[in-house]
Amino acid sequence: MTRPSQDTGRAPTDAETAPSTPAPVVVGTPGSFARSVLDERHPALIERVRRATPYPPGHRRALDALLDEITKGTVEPLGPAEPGGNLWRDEPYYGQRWADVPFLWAESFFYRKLLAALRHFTPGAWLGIDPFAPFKNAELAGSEVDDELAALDRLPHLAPDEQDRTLLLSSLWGNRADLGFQLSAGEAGLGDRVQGLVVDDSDALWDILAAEKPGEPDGPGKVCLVADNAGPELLPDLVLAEHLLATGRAASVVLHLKPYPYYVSDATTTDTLACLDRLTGASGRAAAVGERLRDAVGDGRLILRSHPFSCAPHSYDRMPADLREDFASATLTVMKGDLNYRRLVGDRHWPATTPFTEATAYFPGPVAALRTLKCDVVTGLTHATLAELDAGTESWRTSGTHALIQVSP
Ligand SMILES: O=P(O)(O)OC[C@H]1O[C@](O)(CO)[C@@H](O)[C@@H]1O
Repeated sequence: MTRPSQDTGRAPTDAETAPSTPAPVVVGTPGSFARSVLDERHPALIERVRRATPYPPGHRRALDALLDEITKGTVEPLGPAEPGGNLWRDEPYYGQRWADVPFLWAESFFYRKLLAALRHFTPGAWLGIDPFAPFKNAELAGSEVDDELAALDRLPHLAPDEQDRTLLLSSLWGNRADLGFQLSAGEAGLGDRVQGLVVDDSDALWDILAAEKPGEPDGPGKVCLVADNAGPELLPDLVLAEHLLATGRAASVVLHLKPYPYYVSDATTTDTLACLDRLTGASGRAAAVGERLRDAVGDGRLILRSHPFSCAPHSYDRMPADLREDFASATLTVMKGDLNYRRLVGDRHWPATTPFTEATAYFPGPVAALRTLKCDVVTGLTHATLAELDAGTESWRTSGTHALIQVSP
């Protein structure tokens, strides 16, 4: 029922009743970041995928058709025989130009169509094959990972609060390990990390996770860690999870993974098991951490969960009841990475000084975002920080050189 305004007795206008949420980011015109993802990143990715695996002619033709559609055509639904295609049947964007649909939806649907082209869900020889596995495997085997794992041996020499900070920052900056993003960076590689964070709520994060809290005799609770990329990001996420368990900050950790390959390097259960192998196959402290993580999976303190909504083209404000319940019952939910950030605050044109707590007010429990900045969306900046960033390098929002830790308690 429309209530009359208290001041005037008239019915409020749409603008007065509308929530103060800004418009969603659409793919838009050439020159925008979103458009560059569709025009440049996705075609380049199709080419990389095609070269990485010897796909048969039918698969290759399907890749050609997808490339044609995203560059010249309109959004076409999945084929009628596509397994699971019913989940996408009622979307409102079919027949529209890719440029005219919401960015978050367009990216998600692109990845779903890529998997359909490669028969990922179709019973047969290619069922379940991860088209991104060659890239993920190469990255996980790399010598940079050796160095990161060896660095764990230095951890015990640090004071406890420095250990906390080191592992938190390692998980945060691990978010640069995103193969889709690296495709755009090209041969120039990733720019140097900027010292300092654009927002650093890490004290609030540790307060929420404090092992012993007055008035809470039940001890530590559950932490939900919503993973982002596999390999060099997931490894420090797992090390952080083990640290939370070992230091009594968490009785259990629920690691939310993707149920199927997504956004090039997003972590699945297969990727998690590969990381555990990489840890236990190392030496020193990394191997010991790997063994403890294996034990934690075995005794139910580290729970691997892959909810279908993790690959949905929607913000978390539309999450289903069972996922909401999981987050609601956690001491803290930690959202890793850029895409989770977009889905957490909503992929919208937020003024950058909108409080993070306001954009995430719907979230059912305490939530933290650990993210390097790789898209236009950001909230929670002070006016001074925003002015300073805008006065500096043009691409601070998208270059992955800046990072933040935000908490809504
Ligand atoms: O792996 P992340 O941190 O979620 O980043 C995903 C990347 O893909 C994008 O969604 C664009 O393709 C950006 O938001 C970001 O660069």
